[in-house]
Amino acid sequence: MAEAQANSGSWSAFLKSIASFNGDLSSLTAPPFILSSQSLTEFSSYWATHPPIFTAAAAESDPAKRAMLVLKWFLSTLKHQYASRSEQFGNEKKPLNPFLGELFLGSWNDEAGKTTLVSEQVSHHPPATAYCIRNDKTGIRLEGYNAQKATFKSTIIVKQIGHAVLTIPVGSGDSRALERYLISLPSLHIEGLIFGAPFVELDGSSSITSSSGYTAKIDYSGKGWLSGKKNTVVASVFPTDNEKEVLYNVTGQWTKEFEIYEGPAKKNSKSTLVSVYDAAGTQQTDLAIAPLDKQHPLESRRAWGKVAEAIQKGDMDSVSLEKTKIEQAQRSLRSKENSEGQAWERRYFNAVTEDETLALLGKAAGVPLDGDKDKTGGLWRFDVEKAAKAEAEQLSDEQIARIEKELLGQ
Ligand SMILES: CC(C)CCC[C@@H](C)[C@H]1CC[C@H]2[C@@H]3CC=C4C[C@@H](O)CC[C@]4(C)[C@H]3CC[C@]12C
Repeated sequence: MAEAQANSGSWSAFLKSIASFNGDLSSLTAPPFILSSQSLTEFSSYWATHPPIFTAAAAESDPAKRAMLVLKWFLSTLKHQYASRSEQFGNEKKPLNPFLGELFLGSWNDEAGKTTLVSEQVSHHPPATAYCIRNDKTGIRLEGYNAQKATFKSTIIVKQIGHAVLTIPVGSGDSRALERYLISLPSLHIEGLIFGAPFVELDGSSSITSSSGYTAKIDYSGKGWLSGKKNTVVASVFPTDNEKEVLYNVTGQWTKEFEIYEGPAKKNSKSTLVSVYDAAGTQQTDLAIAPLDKQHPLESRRAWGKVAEAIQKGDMDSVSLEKTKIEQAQRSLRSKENSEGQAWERRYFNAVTEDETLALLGKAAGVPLDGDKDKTGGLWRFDVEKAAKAEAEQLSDEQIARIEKELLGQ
């Protein structure tokens, strides 16, 4: 807040600019204290900050319980996804707008085994990020992509476009099968804008629909709504064809604690408690990423290194100078591709025309069968062969220098 007050002049100018903005979040010119040195490609890592919770459903033999454990994992990711920046810095920040082909790679190594993250900016206009997270012990895999559509109505309102698919190998021997969960994403808005301390609140609802026949519906609300508490969440798990037969219900706050009960929520008596999740107290596993000099030149922290350094120093001239280098290199690459009739080859993902999971569960989940490709640049799916090729690739110093020059303007 003190910081915000020191910047109150530029903050009110910023407020004025968003009141008339066109929906493109990346076009906002924000005052220095609101700029993050972190790019949106990094946000994909929030899906697995707790690998043991991410993988828990793989060891469960009952499909209804698996659906409940998947819901628990999903809810456990919300605090990091939506509140970690404001908790760390005192306010939400404006992330760097990734360039096409930007990568964020890493792995979590803990009692759940090795869980690897691949995140790639697969579209620039409109901006869309795709990711795949794989656990080696259980074979659990999450893949998805997302874009944002923003509007302004007293505050910034953001609709998330895209979805995620969680795949769990279940059973053994001949009865081994892949169970799929189609996950839709909540919408959000920014609170605290006029006080110069913006933070995210979730609203509306989202769902998780499984191929085993269960659905979890999640409702979000904030201060001044039903419970009156911020970051409120209520959810229920039921057979997809019968919403009234609630098998589990959840209530709580996604930033603090939530409880999972058996059966429907009861007004006057207590249901059987299945588990309590302490979002604030549960230890997360840190993502391991390669040191900068071992990273691919398009990896986020390496590519944005100079911009990030300038942001941290508060040196806005260098920020804009260094940003412009990358943006201009990207622009000339695009026009070169255009004139040669070439398209940028995504390193890990392909735009596909149809998808089995969407065909199977899209209707029940309310996710369009074409994956909203017009708003995300494509229906993006992970390509295992591309990934293996990318992993095996060894760049020479000359190749690295060429990429840095032609793609990043260095
Ligand atoms: C700080 C304010 C004033 C500037 C506007 C910042 C905007 C661009 C920020 C604020 C909160 C951010 C969102 C916070 C969390 C997520 C979840 C993640 O899985 C995908 C990106 C997404 C959906 C972010 C998109 C960008 C976002 C909407």
